[in-house]
Amino acid sequence: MASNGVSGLDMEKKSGGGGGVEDIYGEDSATEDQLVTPWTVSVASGYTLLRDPHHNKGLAFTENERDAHYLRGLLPPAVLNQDLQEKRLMHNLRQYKVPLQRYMAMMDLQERNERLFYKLLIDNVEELLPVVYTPTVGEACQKYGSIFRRPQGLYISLKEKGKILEVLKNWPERSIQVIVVTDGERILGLGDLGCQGMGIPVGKLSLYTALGGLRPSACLPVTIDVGTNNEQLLKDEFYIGLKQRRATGQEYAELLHEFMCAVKQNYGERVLIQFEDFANHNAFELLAKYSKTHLVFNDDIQGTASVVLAGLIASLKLVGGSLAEHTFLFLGAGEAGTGIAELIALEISKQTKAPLEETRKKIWLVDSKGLIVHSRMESLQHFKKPWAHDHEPIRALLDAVKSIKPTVLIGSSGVGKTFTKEVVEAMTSFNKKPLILALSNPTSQSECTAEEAYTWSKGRAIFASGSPFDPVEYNGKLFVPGQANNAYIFPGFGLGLIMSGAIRVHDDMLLAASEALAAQVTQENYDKGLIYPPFCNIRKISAHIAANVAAKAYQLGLASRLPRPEHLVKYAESCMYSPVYRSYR
Ligand SMILES: NC(=O)C1=CN([C@@H]2O[C@H](COP(=O)(O)OP(=O)(O)OC[C@H]3O[C@@H](n4cnc5c(N)ncnc54)[C@H](OP(=O)(O)O)[C@@H]3O)[C@@H](O)[C@H]2O)C=CC1
Ligand SMILES: CC(=O)C(=O)O
Ligand SMILES: [Mg+2]
Repeated sequence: MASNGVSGLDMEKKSGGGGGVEDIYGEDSATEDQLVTPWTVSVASGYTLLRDPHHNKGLAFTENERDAHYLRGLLPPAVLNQDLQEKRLMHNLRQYKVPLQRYMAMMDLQERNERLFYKLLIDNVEELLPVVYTPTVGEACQKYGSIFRRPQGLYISLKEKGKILEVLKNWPERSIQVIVVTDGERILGLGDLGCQGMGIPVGKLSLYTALGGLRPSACLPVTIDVGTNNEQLLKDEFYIGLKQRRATGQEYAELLHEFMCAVKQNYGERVLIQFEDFANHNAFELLAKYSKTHLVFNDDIQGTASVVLAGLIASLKLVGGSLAEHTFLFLGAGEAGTGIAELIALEISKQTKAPLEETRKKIWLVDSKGLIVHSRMESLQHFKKPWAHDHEPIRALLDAVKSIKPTVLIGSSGVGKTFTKEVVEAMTSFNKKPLILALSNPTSQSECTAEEAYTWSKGRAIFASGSPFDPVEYNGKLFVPGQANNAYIFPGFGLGLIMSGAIRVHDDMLLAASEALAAQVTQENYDKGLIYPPFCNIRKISAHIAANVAAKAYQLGLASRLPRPEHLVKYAESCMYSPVYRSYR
């Protein structure tokens, strides 16, 4: 039995609802349900224990543990503690110069020794986030067919139609609290990567654990494979997905519906389903449809909105004025662009008591056909219609910038190098401190680089980007760009939903998350030009976000876990998974 085990957030067990058969580690108790699944809970020891990533400690097994668990001779004699293992692995990782090699080394570690993987990620978050997340995860998805070794999540394809509930039961963990699901059609700004999009749910869920403290065993990555329209992948002999064009219409909707129903039936109604990197022609509809019946959250629409709003609230300390006094221009009017626009309008509406239709008027969007204006109304997709204001048609971003004169320019187009020198110079010509956010991922798709933003604005821009950039020295001054990425929000947001037992997501929770994140920016951060706090404090930040989200859930009557804990921040912290090894008797 584990002697020092804190197994992270497991409300069912804490509230006495779990029970069942315990394995030797006292951690992953089997529920009655498990006893009828087609596999058994193994009480691993010896060689099997070393092959079990949830319990393996490698050279950190103590002498007593080596005796008690038949490990003698299977390990070299040295005993290393976890800190030394971490030091050794970080040293090894730094030897790899190619980012994808680092990614693969981290994935190997995750499959070999889960606690050590999370200890590395938590302790070295700023260094390792670009490895397990954007930008490297983008390249990993592009090459997933070649680097695939072992399944890291569930693949649900058209072949599984009618059997999705059975497929869910094949996953070895039962107490799932968060699912991140993609259909691979819009992976970052890299387009349709089909089944190879699996790298995204896997990466997002490792952040749920490292940044938000959810137990790894409570997280389930899922890729729905309905085919791909990526010609290159269809021709690729190593492609791991269905080699057919994407199913659409009723066939698509039925598979998604079966999945959503099966999830609820198998895991209950408080499991959080995060939609990730769906194309916008499905994303808005799925969110609208299932937000009435399930606990669903679209990270690209809602998480991105919340993180950008937080940055904007924080930036007011640097650029002055209230949100309502600013003018916003977006390049890109899809999930991210319109999601952010709507949350800004909602926040201004709450602040000023003006109706949403009014507050939307200071927010302008440009799509691939130019500025969204009233004369285009007929042909616009439904999510763009609220942004069709009265203005003459404008085709080019630069002309839109010159005409609208925004104080804030936000890139959410997925197209790199679109914030040109002329665009940044125009922003600088009528703003003392232009706020420029290049949100598109990965780095290759960023609308401009940090260096370009600072150089072209002569050091006046406040800049943040979706993928990280190194600090830039300009005219003898060091500029530190922030990372405007939904990774700040979704881990804490999810924790808040789960710890309160929320049954639905509400827009006010997104605003609550933004306020919590903005409040974490310190004077020291502002002095460096940052509008986000550094990721090295992310667990504390996530606890504050979780507390604000949970408080809102209780206030709105959407929380099912009663009574409400008195100190929500402390409670959130106490729920967080610790990667520190446990001792085995
Ligand atoms: N930093 C972060 O946290 C996040 C970043 N993102 C990034 O944002 C990007 C977009 O994602 P998302 O909104 O979901 O994608 P969508 O496909 O939903 O939207 C893309 C939008 O960009 C427009 N667009 C495409 N090319 C151009 C162009 N050359 N000029 C002007 N507009 C163009 C499209 O126009 P049209 O509608 O006419 O086709 C569309 O409106 C991706 O790179 C993604 O990685 C997304 C979520 C979070
Ligand atoms: C960050 C993210 O969710 C995206 O680029 O899609
Ligand atoms: Mg995404």
